[in-house]
Amino acid sequence: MSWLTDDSDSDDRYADYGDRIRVRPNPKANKPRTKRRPEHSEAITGMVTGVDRGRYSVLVPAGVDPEDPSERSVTAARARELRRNPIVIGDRVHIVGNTSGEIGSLSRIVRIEDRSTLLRRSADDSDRVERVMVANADQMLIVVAAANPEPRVRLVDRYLVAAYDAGIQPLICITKIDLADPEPFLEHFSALEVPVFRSSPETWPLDEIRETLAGKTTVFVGHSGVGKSTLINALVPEAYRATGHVNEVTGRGRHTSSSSVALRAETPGAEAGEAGWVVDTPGVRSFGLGHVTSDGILRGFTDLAELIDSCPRGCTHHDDAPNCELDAAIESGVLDATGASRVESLRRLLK
Ligand SMILES: Nc1nc2c(ncn2[C@@H]2O[C@H](COP(=O)(O)OP(=O)(O)OP(=O)(O)O)[C@@H](O)[C@H]2O)c(=O)[nH]1
Ligand SMILES: [Zn+2]
Repeated sequence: MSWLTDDSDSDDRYADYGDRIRVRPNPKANKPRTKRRPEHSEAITGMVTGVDRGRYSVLVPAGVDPEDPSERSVTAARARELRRNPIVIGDRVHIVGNTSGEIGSLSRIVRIEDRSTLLRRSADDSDRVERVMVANADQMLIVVAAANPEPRVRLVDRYLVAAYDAGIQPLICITKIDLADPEPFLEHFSALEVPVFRSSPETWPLDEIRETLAGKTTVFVGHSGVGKSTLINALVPEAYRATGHVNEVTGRGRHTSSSSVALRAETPGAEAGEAGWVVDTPGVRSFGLGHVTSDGILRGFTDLAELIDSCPRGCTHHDDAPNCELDAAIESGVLDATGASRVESLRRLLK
């Protein structure tokens, strides 16, 4: 049963997938492969909803497999040819082998479909090695608290840049508005026209958020303690994401693992469909942008785009850049105090 393991590339059954994925030069390559042509119809498509130590949970939606039209979650390993290709939450993959989803069964991922978007980060800004986080997300919900922990413009700037760079629509949910007035903080982002939800235990904007989630995949990001798990549990009652204080030393208090998952959120009555996917990314402590080019960073500042366009050719837009249009706009008052702080944010990220 060699196909049950990660390391099985001994048989040729799925050799046709070789043109889609990179394979090592095969010493047997000159042999005609026609004898056991794989049945492409054999592979079925699903979405990766969980990743845990080399095992992937793949959701096969109802009706995809003509042999067994039931919806099921299949555990899969990746084919050896794919071992250099990261597979992440949200990936659409082709699986073969035992796709029954029965307990103890293991299927094999033989192909990753092209991604519409790919959210990446690096360990820190000096690290150019990117780590892929989530594939095919349509939206990023940035969860930030009005207080406790104190909101930080800088972190939200980073999320915004990562979202725009990946081609993902950002949204902001500001929680704990029962503790502090969120408006001064939100002012900083007002020119971006990012949709904003305001949340407190008495005024949960769950219906509005559900309307936005419908028919889409939305990745939730936020600093620890902002109430992201509380929000996800309200949107996906069976999620059981661990909430509240977690002992930093023992990690006790968590009921769930700290790995990312995709969760189905029901969105009854929503125009865009009856469900959406919520991707939770716990334990992401840093959000390095070392892999994002300065053009990518500029894309996160659509509110300054017009000014930047009139900068001298080759302008770095740094503090000391000669004749940078951003300085002129601050001096002349074209940019108000909020605009000036946006410039400061941009320059911090461009460093
Ligand atoms: N006052 C107030 N407290 C809230 C609100 N939302 C969440 N909390 C509390 O804030 C604390 C942290 O919430 P969590 O949902 O665990 O936060 P988290 O963002 O998931 O944090 P991690 O699990 O560390 O990633 C909990 O004690 C919540 O009850 C809110 O709107 N107002
Ligand atoms: Zn400039």
